[in-house]
This record gives sequence, structure tokens and C-alpha cells, in this order.
Amino acid sequence: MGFKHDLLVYTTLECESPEEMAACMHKAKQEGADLVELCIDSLTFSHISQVEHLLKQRTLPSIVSFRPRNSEWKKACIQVLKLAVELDVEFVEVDREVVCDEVMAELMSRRSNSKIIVSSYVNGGNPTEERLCNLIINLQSTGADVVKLVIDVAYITDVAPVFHMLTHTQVPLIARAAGDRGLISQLLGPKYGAFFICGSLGGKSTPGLPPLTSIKEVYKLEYVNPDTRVFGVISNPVGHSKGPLLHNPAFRHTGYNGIYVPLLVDNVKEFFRVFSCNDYAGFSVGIPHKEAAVRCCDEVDPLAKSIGAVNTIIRRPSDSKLIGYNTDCEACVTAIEDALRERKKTHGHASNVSPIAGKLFVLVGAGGAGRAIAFGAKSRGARVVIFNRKYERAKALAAAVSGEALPYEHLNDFCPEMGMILANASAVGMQPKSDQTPVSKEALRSYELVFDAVYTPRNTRLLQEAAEVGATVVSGVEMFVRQALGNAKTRIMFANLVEEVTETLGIHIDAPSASKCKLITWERRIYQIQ
Ligand SMILES: O=C1C[C@@](O)(C(=O)O)C[C@@H](O)[C@@H]1O
Repeated sequence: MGFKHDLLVYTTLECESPEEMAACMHKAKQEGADLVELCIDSLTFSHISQVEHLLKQRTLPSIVSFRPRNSEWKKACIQVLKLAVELDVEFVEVDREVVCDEVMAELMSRRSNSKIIVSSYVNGGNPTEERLCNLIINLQSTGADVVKLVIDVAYITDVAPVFHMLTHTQVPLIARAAGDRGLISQLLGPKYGAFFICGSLGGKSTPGLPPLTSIKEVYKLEYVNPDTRVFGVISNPVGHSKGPLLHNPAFRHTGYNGIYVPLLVDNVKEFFRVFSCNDYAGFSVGIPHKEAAVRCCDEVDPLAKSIGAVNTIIRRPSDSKLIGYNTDCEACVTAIEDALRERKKTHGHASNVSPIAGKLFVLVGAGGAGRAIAFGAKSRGARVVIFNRKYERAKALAAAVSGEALPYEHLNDFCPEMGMILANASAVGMQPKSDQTPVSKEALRSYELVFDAVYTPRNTRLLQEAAEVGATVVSGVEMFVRQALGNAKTRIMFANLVEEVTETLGIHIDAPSASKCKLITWERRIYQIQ
């Protein structure tokens, strides 16, 4: 078939009425879909003529599918599939489990322009290459023009055999790993020769499916090819990350053939074992993996080593070794310093000494991000006090930065002096639990500045309440963009990208005031603020 490398983006329409389906088809077209899968079994219709009308009026090339929900529906299924073939619908999808050889043969012989897709659902997780291969051979033996597999995956690593099949199968193959952990089967599919990619309609996040709009605008999958280098954020959860919105445009501006994707990882070590080739070139590391990731690296930068957490990993092309860095530390501390300097400037006393020096720096959270912030604050001469739900972790971190650990229950009463700095490095307040806050509004009155590492939502409850009591607030987006620049800088070293990435991101950590307006531009872009 001629279209193997011409990417077609489709979306699946499940609607109650033919009218609604026609309207959704229109919407799918507006959002950039090349074709739609019409799930006729989702429709309520009294007569087949309504389906006929819908198919004749279709405004996009279509796949007609029908999944019978019980044995009585089987008759309707066969009737609809035959109708679709008669009407020359572009693709007619036949479920291998329901359609017998005889009907299959009839559909094949009656079609003129329709292509027949024979599909199967692979359940039970852990799809081995052998299992997938046998299934493909079986489906192909029906004489199908296209074979389609929807595969249940338990872990992101289960997607690797799917990529292997996409690369090595001769018959045109549509493969989709279902669920959140299967998302990369769609985003990276084109790298492995996939020619059909499924997206979700209406900006909706459907598990395992990228929104149609982000396929076109963020990932630009039509440019992904076998040489595309893969980057991504390893995290769990990962859906909140704005990394793809920031790194993908940066790649394009610099003409670099790379893609940056969310990687929902349960076990970092296993992830690196399976995705071990040079094409998987660099990673951001998010919660809760920043400490475990240190143990996966072959070399760790001295700063990251002392912190005990990495948030950036680069695969060195010359020997495929993983090199870990920590860009959170400088990102957070410089964001706080800049805000304090700005405040001092308006109060008339600017100075070169870090404005954090000598301050009481209260840190909530002793995980990977907390560790980086504690080390950063200590490096600037702050007195660090740590609160963490698990007291033992707070104590261990306090010992590492010559600070003090206090029981979490005392956080709201802690007020030894006024004008302290508060940094939240816990996930409290992150979407979807954005009504939560780690520190009460009353307690915030003792702080001169409040920083929140949580950046989704942008204006957390903690920051809103801190602003209401008159504190200077620094949002997590300041840290997020700065750590991403750190990612880019480490990437430049190994991918021979020149200063352009820095230019594109537009932030020069050494010259904070010049960077401010670019930061705001990125903030607008990331949160899609007009
Ligand atoms: O903390 C963060 C944010 C992040 O996890 C993200 O959401 O993209 C990426 C990490 O590298 C970084 O340290």
C-alpha cells in the first residue's frame, strides 16, 4: 500500500445519534483529523437507512466499525459492514472474534474501493513479540488489507514489542497500546513506521490518546521519522507536565529532529533496561523518581550526586552511558533570589550578596525536589528548616544540609521570627487536588516570600493565600522554565546543539532581568493565556 509513510490521524466517534455523529465528524475535521472511525454500534437507530444516510453524507474519509455487544447484535453488525462495503466507505473494520470466515470472504469479494481492516483486542497485559507476531499472521491470513491490534498494556515497557512489530511487519499495521501507559504507542508510532495514529476529540484527555489538536500543534507527528530522537519526562503522575509544550517548540525552532513526550513510568530501572538505544536520547525526571533515577545513571554530576537526586538524564551518544544532572537546584534558588532582589530594588537596597543568606528557609517536602531546594538554600547561606510527612526523611535531609527537621504537625505553628522564606516541594495542592494547601493562611503571615514548586495549577491555593497576606510569591513556573533551560543546556553539550536552544528558550539565568519578559512569554504559552 502506498500510504505507509503518509501519516493519517484519526479519531474514534462514539455517539448516540447519527446527527450527533455527523456534527462530531465536522468537529474532527476542524481539529485536523484526516479520517474518523464511526463506531456504528454506539448509535441508536431504528432503521439501517439512517446509517446509510450518515455514511453517504460523511464529510471525512471514514472507517466503519461495529462491535456487537451480544449475539443478537451480530446480525446488525454484518448488515452494517456489508452496507459500508457497498457504499465504498474507505475502510471497513471487521472484528476477528465476531466475523466468521464465510462473512469475511463475502466482504472481501464484494468490496471495490474499500480496504478491509481486520482487528483484534489483545488483553491480559505483557504482550510478547511472539504473541503479537502469531496474532498478526493469523489476522493477515484472512486476506486483510490492514491489520489492527488494540493491546492492553500493564507497563510502558510493554509498548516496546508493539514498536518492534510496527517496524518489522510487512502488512500495513495499526497498533495501539490502550490506557495511559500506552500513550507513547501513538506519539512515537510514526518513528516506527506507523501510518495510522489515533487522537482524541475536543481537547479531551482520553487515556492513551493524545488530543488531535496536540498531535498537530504540539507534537507535529507528521515530521516524526525513524531518525527522530526521543526525549521525555519520566514521572508518575505525568499528565500535569508542561514539558512537551516547552521542549517540542524549542526543538522545532532550532531545526532539531527530536520529540519530547510524557513517559508514565512505574519502574525507572526497567524503563532504562528496555528503552536502551541511543535514540532515547534524554530525559527529565519528575515525581517520584528523582532519587531512584540516580541509581540508574552510569555517571552523576557532582552537584546531583551530593543532592542525591537527578532531574535530567542525557544518554551520551559515544558510549550510550546515562549521565545524570540536577537542574532543579539552581532553578529554584535563582527564581527566589530574583524575586527578593526585585523586591529589595523597589525598597531601595540592592546588593550582590544572595538575598537568601542568613534567612530562615522553611522547606516542606523532603523528596527529590525538596532535596535540591534544601541544598540550594544551604549553598546560599540560609538556615534550613525541614518539614516532611515522614519525619525520618526530613531528619536525613536536615543532617545533609546542617539544618533542622521538625515534626510535620508543627508546621502551622512555626513562627520563631518574621520575614522567613517558605518553599513547598511537596505535591500538596497539585491538580486534581488543587483545593489543598500545605500551610494555613494564618501561618503565612510570618513569611516574606512564598515559593511553590507545584506549577499545575499555575496559581496554587498556597500562592493565592500568600499573596492575600502580603507575601512576595514565586510560582513553580519560574522554576519549571529555568530547570528546563538547564535540561536544554546539558542536551546541547551532548547533541552538539549550539546556543540557539538557549536563545529560543530566551532565558539567561546569569542575567535575570533581561530574561523576565521571555519568561512571561513562555508562561503565557504554556498556560495558553492570551
Ligand atoms: O520538577 C520538574 C518538573 C517536571 O517533572 C515536569 O513536570 O515536567 C520535569 C522535571 O525535570 C523537573 O525537575
